[in-house]
Amino acid sequence: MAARSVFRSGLFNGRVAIVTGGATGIGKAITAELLQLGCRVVIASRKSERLEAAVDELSQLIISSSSASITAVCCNIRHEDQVRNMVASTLRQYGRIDYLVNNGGGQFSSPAANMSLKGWNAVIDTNLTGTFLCCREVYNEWMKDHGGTIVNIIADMWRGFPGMAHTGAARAAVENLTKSLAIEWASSGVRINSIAPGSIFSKTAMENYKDLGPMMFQMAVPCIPAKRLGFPEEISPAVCFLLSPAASFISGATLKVDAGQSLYDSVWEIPDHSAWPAPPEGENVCALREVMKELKPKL
Ligand SMILES: CCCCC/C=C/C(=O)SCCNC(=O)CCNC(=O)[C@H](O)C(C)(C)COP(=O)(O)OP(=O)(O)OC[C@H]1O[C@@H](n2cnc3c(N)ncnc32)[C@H](O)[C@@H]1OP(=O)(O)O
Ligand SMILES: NC(=O)C1=CN([C@@H]2O[C@H](COP(=O)(O)OP(=O)(O)OC[C@H]3O[C@@H](n4cnc5c(N)ncnc54)[C@H](OP(=O)(O)O)[C@@H]3O)[C@@H](O)[C@H]2O)C=CC1
Repeated sequence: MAARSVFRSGLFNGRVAIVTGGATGIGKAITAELLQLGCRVVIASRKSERLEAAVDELSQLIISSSSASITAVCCNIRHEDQVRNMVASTLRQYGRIDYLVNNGGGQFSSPAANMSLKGWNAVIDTNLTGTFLCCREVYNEWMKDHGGTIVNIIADMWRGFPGMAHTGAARAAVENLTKSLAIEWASSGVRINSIAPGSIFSKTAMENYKDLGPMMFQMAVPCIPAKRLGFPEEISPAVCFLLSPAASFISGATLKVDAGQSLYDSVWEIPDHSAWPAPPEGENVCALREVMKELKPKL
């Protein structure tokens, strides 16, 4: 992990964060930056070998004078009992939870028509229900009485998410959940916001899509105004900003970190077709037919 935080060192001294999916990709960059800022970080995800490797690697970042520390807990956010255990064990270990970053999640690529119910449910349970369970548990067990800050990682689903309709639906729902909780939990001093990344490259993100992965990331580049992919270290500063006192008046918001990708092009191609319902007959349709007759020979 090469990048250094631009924030003041010690900004998060004495604070405790849970980062789901904190061992890989975007989550690993978030964890690294929080550690550099003095935070005590609990990373949580399903695969213990990934967690152990991240703890080994990221603990090297902690300088001896720092209050930072990193520990791991196995947790599948789809399972309520495991989410309960993640929160309870963090409170046992550190006695507080200041920050929750709901980053753990993902999906597979498939046209909606080919998705099985099991596949649909796996993605909804992970990204929507998992995020809800983590928010609710952290709130009920700590933030309700002590305040805190939550950041939810969502996705660029502003124009739908063709090819990943399940995750588009789940992330749009999380964006709305963010707004509801911002209001319901304001009186506890809880701020909650979302971050919507564009196409962010990491080895683990690419490998999730197996053989399709390299092509998917390559195909995204022309659709990004920056004409390059983003990197996890370009998401983590936005997360740290939203967690920090610099964002003390921001809640219920979504920050797009996508170099303008959501305003621009889509990789999804619609094949030429004549399946669309015909327009109502009338003078404008007739006029267009005449124009097209004149244009065609020139083409
Ligand atoms: C430029 C491209 C970038 C685009 C934007 C990128 C966004 C990103 O989010 S990149 C990050 C990618 N990382 C991940 O997605 C990591 C987490 N993902 C997963 O763990 C899986 O994708 C999951 C969410 C589907 C969960 O998998 P798993 O825990 O193994 O789930 P289950 O065994 O309970 O059920 C799986 C069920 O789902 C269907 N399915 C899974 N993979 C596929 C596939 N490749 N194609 C079709 N269907 C799939 C399937 O129904 C599975 O059930 P079984 O058939 O019984 O196995
Ligand atoms: N990369 C990109 O272009 C984009 C990514 N995102 C989102 O950002 C987040 C991080 O993705 P990224 O770093 O790119 O990819 P990664 O595949 O590296 O990260 C996904 C992380 O989520 C964890 N995770 C997945 N399912 C669960 C679960 N059920 N319970 C607990 N942890 C889980 C994984 O750990 P484990 O397998 O050990 O459980 C892994 O650490 C994800 O939500 C992703 O969908 C959004 C938009 C774009």
